[in-house]
Amino acid sequence: MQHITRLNPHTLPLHGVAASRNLEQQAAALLPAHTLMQRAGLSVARLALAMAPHARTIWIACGPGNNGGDGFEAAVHLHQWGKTVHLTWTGLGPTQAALPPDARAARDKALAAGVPMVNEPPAQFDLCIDALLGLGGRLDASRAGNALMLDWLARMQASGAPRLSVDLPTGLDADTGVASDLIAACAVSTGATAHFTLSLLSLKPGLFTAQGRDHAGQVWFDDLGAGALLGEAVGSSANAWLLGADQGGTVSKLTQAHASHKGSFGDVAVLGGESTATSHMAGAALLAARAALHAGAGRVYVALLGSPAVSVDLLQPELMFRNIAAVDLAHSVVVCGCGGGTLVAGVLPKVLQEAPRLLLDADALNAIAQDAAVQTLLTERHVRGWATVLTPHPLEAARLLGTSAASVQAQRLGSAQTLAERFACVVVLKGSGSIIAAPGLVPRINPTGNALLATAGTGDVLAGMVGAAIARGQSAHAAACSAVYAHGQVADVWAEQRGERALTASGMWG
Ligand SMILES: NC(=O)C1=CN([C@@H]2O[C@H](COP(=O)(O)OP(=O)(O)OC[C@H]3O[C@@H](n4cnc5c(N)ncnc54)[C@H](O)[C@@H]3O)[C@@H](O)[C@H]2O)[C@@H](O)CC1
Ligand SMILES: Nc1ncnc2c1ncn2[C@@H]1O[C@H](COP(=O)(O)OP(=O)(O)O)[C@@H](O)[C@H]1O
Ligand SMILES: [K+]
Repeated sequence: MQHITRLNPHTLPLHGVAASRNLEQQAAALLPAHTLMQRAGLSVARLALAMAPHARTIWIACGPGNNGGDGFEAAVHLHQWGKTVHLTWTGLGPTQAALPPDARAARDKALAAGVPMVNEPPAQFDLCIDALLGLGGRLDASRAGNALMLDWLARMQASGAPRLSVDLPTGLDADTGVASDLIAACAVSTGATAHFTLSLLSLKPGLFTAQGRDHAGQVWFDDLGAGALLGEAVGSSANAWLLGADQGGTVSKLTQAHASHKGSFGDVAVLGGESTATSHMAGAALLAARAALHAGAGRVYVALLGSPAVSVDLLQPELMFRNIAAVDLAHSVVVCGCGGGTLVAGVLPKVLQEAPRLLLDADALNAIAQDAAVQTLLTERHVRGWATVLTPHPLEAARLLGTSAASVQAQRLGSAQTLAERFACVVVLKGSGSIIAAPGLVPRINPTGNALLATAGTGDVLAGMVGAAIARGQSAHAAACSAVYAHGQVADVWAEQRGERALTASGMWG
């Protein structure tokens, strides 16, 4: 059994509902009947014991399908290990004639072993197990039996007892990470009651993006032997990959040749930070520029738009200020758009046609969304073999796609991939569980980062970090993956070392 932390050493394959069912069928065909569910139940029971070794009373809520079957199997073990187990069962679903065969066998086994099956959850329990719905479930208030499920989920939440969700938290979509409105109250806020999810056979993408992280809590994984049985089929059928520490960070400067010079680490030029009579956004460009410097770029230039009031950064005097006409677009990695305001639209055509390595953020993305001609210039870059990274947050992505932020969030993986294909770019769709997509590649999900990053300017910092990684020689895709991972890690280390103290964008280095 594997515990998936944000510092997971390996990049791991993720499988949505259809791909998971496919793996399950292939694995089941190679094993005696009921084996997978038996393994699943044992795994659930073991993790329950590890989570709450001193628990005496355990409530297991089982549903109408195979997820419930896993709960019945687990109940047998926990009962035999001397725990007081209370099993509650929803009964069959409204359209079901019988339990699926694996689950029926598991239920018969639990009854034969003498595990008490009760109508009411126990008044007090030390641990609860949610085996209501898994891959095949979709909560729906209008369906018979769902009121019971919701009542039980609410009791679990209200109890404050540790909770173990089998395969998925009931009500969370395995593909998208969208949680049913009906379980909004079940999200685990940071530091609250322990909540664990044991993903079985495959890891599901929905556990790691959108609302997934809030609902899943700490994720554990047991592949039930599928990796050993199916080998390469597991990786080749992945719908997404969860980034691990092995996804290739930037090479340390200390491992470079002694004869390196500042030119060896590449130039980054930040274009943005509009100043007008009424607003000054230079700070956004400075944040990106400083971040690029601290991420190891050799030289960093800043070209501010409008009538800038600054020509030196006194706290970071290494930054060089240039008029935009004096920026070497051809030989720098250009980071364009941070605080770019409306003026960035005026420089975009030139930048798109002259900068072979380009990152577009914030107002540059908004300008592209509004102008079909500029969109054509963007897609043409791919034909020239030029590298482009877009770093939208959900609203910017929605503008580019001509949809709403809610629609983007409802399909984060799909939205990022559509953007990547439409504009022939690498795309970082930001937010909890950032998605990195590229044309023809399986998308990546980033596990690092936390809500401390939800503060103005952290996106500018990310833009600078990606720019620096490209300047130091990584491909646009590798740079996006490594920088997004490292950016989130800063917030995770901050949380460990300084707890709730607010993180500021300019506090992300040093
Ligand atoms: N069959 C096997 O060998 C294995 C199955 N596994 C478990 O099986 C689960 C998938 O099983 P299922 O496909 O049966 O899916 P579920 O256990 O999620 O149950 C779906 C069943 O409930 C019904 N249903 C869906 N939504 C409902 C609702 N709102 N109200 C009432 N009934 C509803 C469906 O019609 C279906 O019959 C996995 O999540 C995992 O826990 C694992 O044990 C791995 C091995
Ligand atoms: N709750 C969160 N969990 C993880 N990462 C987050 C969270 N909130 C924000 N972030 C990250 O913080 C950064 C915010 O970027 P953005 O929305 O562009 O803000 P700004 O433009 O103010 O800098 C992104 O990298 C995003 O992924
Ligand atoms: K469940």
